Amino acid sequence: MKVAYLGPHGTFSEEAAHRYFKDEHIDWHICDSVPEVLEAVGDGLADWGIAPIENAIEGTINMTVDSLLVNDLYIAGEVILPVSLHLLGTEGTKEEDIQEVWSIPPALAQCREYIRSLKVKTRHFDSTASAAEAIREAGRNDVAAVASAYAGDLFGLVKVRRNIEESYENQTRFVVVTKDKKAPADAKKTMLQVIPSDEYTGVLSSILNVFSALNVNLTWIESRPTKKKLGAYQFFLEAGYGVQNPLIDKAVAVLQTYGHEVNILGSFSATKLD
Ligand SMILES: O=C(O)C(=O)C[C@]1(C(=O)O)C=C[C@@H](O)C=C1
Repeated sequence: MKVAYLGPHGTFSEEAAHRYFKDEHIDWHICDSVPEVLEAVGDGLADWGIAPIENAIEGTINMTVDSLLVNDLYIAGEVILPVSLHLLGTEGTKEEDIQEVWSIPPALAQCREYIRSLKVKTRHFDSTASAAEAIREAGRNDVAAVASAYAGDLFGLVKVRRNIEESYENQTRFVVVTKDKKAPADAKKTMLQVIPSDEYTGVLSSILNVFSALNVNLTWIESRPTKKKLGAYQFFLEAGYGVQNPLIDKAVAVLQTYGHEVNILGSFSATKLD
């Protein structure tokens, strides 16, 4: 079995992948960016992929949502991972000498207040670990990376400042995706994409009312542009039942009678890591 995740070694994605698929014999497919992970599964280079979709501080990771759709993937699992971020530099780096902080944008965003307090520039990388690796290679004392303690150890960096994220209960949710549109038997949630038939006043509330009328709890709601014109949105809704529950079929049928396009993007249960 081949599993794709965001590399290099030392990313949070690697930790999530190794802990989620721990009991299986895996051929790991390490990718350079989050969209590449989803593309690898879409193109059949890997059977499964794992990608971050939401963070407790920063919210939705849009590149994952968009790549899920482009590659026509199915969400068959979910992993919730605690995330602690540190400012990492080469030996002897002092906080007051730092001019630039490097990392993947969602990680920089989780530490926005701290980075603003440093009054430094930021530079975007494709992962926390690739930023940490670049700091080691640069061998400079005026730049630092935002990454995990594990990445710091791996690349021989020291913690210039610990736990710089904006919450002590920081977590990131990853989706486990595959091409095969089959829900696991124990699925407890279903992710739906709803593309409204038209833009009219109250369209979102009419969609949400379908779920409340059926007493189906929604655990996540996200709107994304349809990318067709400014102001035209599609909605991602996570319902609190697996797709095998007849209430999901009912909700989909009612939404379709209103003329909305509804796609089931996956059905899964959560794995919470500590
Ligand atoms: O760069 C990494 O280490 C990743 O696995 C990506 C990622 C993300 O994009 O959200 C995953 C978890 C953390 O929120 C920070 C970074």
